[in-house]
Amino acid sequence: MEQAIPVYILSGFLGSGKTTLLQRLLDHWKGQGLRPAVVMNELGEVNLDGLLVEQSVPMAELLGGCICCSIRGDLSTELATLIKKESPDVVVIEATGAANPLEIVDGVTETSLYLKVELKSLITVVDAGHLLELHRAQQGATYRLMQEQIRCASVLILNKLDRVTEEEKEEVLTVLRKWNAYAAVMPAVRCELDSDEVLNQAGGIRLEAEDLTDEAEGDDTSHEAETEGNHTAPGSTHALHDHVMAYTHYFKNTVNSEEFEQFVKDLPRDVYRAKGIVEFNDTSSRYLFQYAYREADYMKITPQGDVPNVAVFIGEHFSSGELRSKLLRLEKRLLARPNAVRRSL
Ligand SMILES: Nc1nc2c(ncn2[C@@H]2O[C@H](COP(=O)(O)OP(=O)(O)OP(=O)(O)O)[C@@H](O)[C@H]2O)c(=O)[nH]1
Repeated sequence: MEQAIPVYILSGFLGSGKTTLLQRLLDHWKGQGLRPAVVMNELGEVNLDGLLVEQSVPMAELLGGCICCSIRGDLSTELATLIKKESPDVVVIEATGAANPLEIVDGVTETSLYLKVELKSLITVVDAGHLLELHRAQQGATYRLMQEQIRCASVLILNKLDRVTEEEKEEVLTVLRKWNAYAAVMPAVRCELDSDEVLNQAGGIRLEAEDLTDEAEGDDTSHEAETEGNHTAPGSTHALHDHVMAYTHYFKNTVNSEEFEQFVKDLPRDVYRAKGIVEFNDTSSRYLFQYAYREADYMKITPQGDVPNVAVFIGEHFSSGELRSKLLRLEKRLLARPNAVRRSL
C-alpha cells in the first residue's frame, strides 16, 4: 500500500529559530537521500527565509498574510498541489511566528481527507530569553500566543540558550514543563540537535480546547487577547495575533552600512522581528540582515535570480510611517524639508 507522506509543522514565535531548524532538517533528509519539500508562510510580501533554503528543494510560498487566518484556506490547497507536483518524501510547513499552530493542524488534516499525508509532529522553537522576559512580565498578546504555541507542541526546542544564564535556563524549563508536561524538551543553541531525535520524539499533538485558556497563573492576558482583535469573537484564537502587523520596504537606493546598523539598533521595542536584503554604498556585497529580540545579524549573500533590496518589519502597533521616513532618509530620498512638503511625499 502507498505510504502516507509525513508532514511536520514548525511553529514558534517570530525569530525564535524555525528557519535555522528547517535548514538542519533539510540537510538531514538530503543526507539520507530523501526528497523534502517545504511550505513557507511569511507575513511580509517577500520570502526572505526561502533564500536560505537550497533552490533544489521544492517550495510552496504563502506570502503577505498568516496561514492561520487571512490565507488559511490556501494552506490545504498549496500543500496538496505541492505533493501532487513534486512527490516529496517528506513535507515541512514553516508557519509565520505569529501563527496559531492549531489552525495549521486544521489545514493539514483537511488535506489528509483527500491525500495520503500524515501529520507527524508539531515542533515549537522557543527563544529562551524572550519567553523568560514575557513570562516575568506576565502580560501581552505576544505572551499569550507564545503560550499557545508551546502548549500544543509535541516537541519543544528550547533555543538560544547562549543568550541566558544557567539559572535562567532552569527558570524557563520550569515554565515549559508547567505549560506542556507532555512534549519532549530539547535544549539547544542554534537548533544544533540530532535531527533523528528531533523527528522521532513521539509527543502527540494536543488539541484540547480547554488547554488554551489558562487562568491558573493569574495572568490577565485573556482579556487583552479578546479585545485586541475587534472583528473576532471573544476568546477566538485568531484574536491573539490580530495585533501583529508587517511593513515591507523596498529600497530604491543603497544606504550607508553604519547608519543602517544604527537604525536597526534604534528600532522601537514594538518591532520584534525584522529581516531583509540590503545593499550598502560603502561595502561591496549585499547582505541578508536579521533582527530578532534585540539581536541583529548580517550575512553576506548573493541571491539567485531577481531579488530586490527589501526590508520587512514585524511587530505590534508600531508606526510604519515613521520607519518608512527614517529609511527614506537613509536612502536620501527624503531630505530635510518643511513638514508640509514632507507629508505630501
Ligand atoms: N544567539 C542566537 N541566535 C540564534 C540562535 N538560533 C537562531 N539564531 C538567530 O536568530 C535569528 C532568527 O532565526 P530564524 O531561524 O530566522 O528564526 P525564525 O523563527 O525562522 O524567524 P521568523 O521566520 O521570522 O519567525 C537569525 O539571525 C539566527 O541566526 C541561537 O541559538 N542563538
